[in-house]
Amino acid sequence: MTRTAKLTIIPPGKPLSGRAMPPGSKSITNRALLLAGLAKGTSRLTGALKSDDTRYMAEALRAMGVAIDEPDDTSFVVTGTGRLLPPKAPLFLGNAGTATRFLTAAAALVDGTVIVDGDEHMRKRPIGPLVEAMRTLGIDVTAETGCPPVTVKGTGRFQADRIRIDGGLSSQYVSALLMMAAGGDRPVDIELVGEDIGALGYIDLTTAAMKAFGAKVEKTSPVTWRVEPTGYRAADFIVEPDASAATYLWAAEVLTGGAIDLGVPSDTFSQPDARAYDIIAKFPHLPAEIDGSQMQDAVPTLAVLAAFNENPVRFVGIANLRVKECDRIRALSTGLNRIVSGLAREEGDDLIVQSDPALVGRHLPAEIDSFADHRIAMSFALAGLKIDGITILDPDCVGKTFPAYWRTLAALGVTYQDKD
Ligand SMILES: O=C(O)C1=C[C@@H](OP(=O)(O)O)[C@@H](O)[C@H](O)C1
Ligand SMILES: C=C(OP(=O)(O)O)C(=O)O
Repeated sequence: MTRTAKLTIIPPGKPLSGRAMPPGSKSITNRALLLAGLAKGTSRLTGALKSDDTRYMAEALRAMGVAIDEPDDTSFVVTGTGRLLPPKAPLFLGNAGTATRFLTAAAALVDGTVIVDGDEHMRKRPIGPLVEAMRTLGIDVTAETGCPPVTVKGTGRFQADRIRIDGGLSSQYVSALLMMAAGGDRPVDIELVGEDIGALGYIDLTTAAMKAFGAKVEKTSPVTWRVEPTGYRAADFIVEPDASAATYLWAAEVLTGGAIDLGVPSDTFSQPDARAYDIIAKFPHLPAEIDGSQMQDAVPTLAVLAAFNENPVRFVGIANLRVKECDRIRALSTGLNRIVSGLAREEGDDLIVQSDPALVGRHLPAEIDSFADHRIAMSFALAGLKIDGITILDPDCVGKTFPAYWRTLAALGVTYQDKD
């Protein structure tokens, strides 16, 4: 299928109102797929996300002997044997951070060699701390560049019972180790060290999913979890809608003064990004400083919204946005400055958005580089709701987590001009 090169958003000129459902949660779908794949028996996942990231996870599990049926657009039926088999070829996981980190650790449970690889972006995303932590359990794992590809020679056995891990660059390392540990041969304590971890809420998502698939995991200190070697039990599992995807719809609602019914109340999400709702609801009086550390994937949404705010906003606690799908701090400052020079600046790892409510209704032609990052494309589309001339390059990159994004906005009344 040919990719659309550019999409220009026509400002709707009216409040966006109606029903618009976010898709299933990427984070929860990829946890549930892995845990179901590690379990013995058949699990049914409903409300799940079907997108690039979850397809990579499902394909990798199939390559390791897991049977996965897809009876409809939001379900996976996963049948595992309780053991993953060595795949015949390297696992290619695109730029899916969750799939890459989770499967690197899970590969230690395979009896044989697994090579975990991704695209050119993933090959720049650090995985060294996870590799080092796995080595302390005696696992044979190498990543020459500190990024994928990673080679894991697993046995399913560990030689120690304690891992110390610095989750400062990515909480996914911690989640990956926790999920791996229940499949091992002894209880393991996993302890966080170093800087405060971003988005502790993702660890809670992990332990909740593990428990749903029969694992025993207990928090024994504010920074330590003990995981028992229970393995996993097949389960029927409902995936909640994606909170990060919801942020675009919440922002579209406040920016246009509309009423968008997501079909799910903001306070029922268990994902960290749902915290962004209370901040978005304050628009056009967003706080002068927003700490993005516990809702990182919502920062692009909030930063574009901040451009239309009454006062400037400084985003702090966002250093690890530099090692996401792209350097998101740079991508945001570049895109905002392309709309109006001086609209944003970087100070170290903080992002300051200058904000200018008078942007509304102006004709400011700007081509926004998505940097192959779904969240950059989706958040700058919000600017196009209020400014005439916003063109998103590589709009298909939204397929990573929200393939129906452009259709969802269209159903609310947004129109586009395709340009190739
Ligand atoms: O555990 C998860 O599902 C995720 C954790 C976060 O990444 P980091 O832990 O790398 O910050 C988040 O940005 C990502 O989209 C999903
Ligand atoms: C950072 C993200 O994804 P991942 O790390 O799973 O690739 C994201 O979806 O914003």
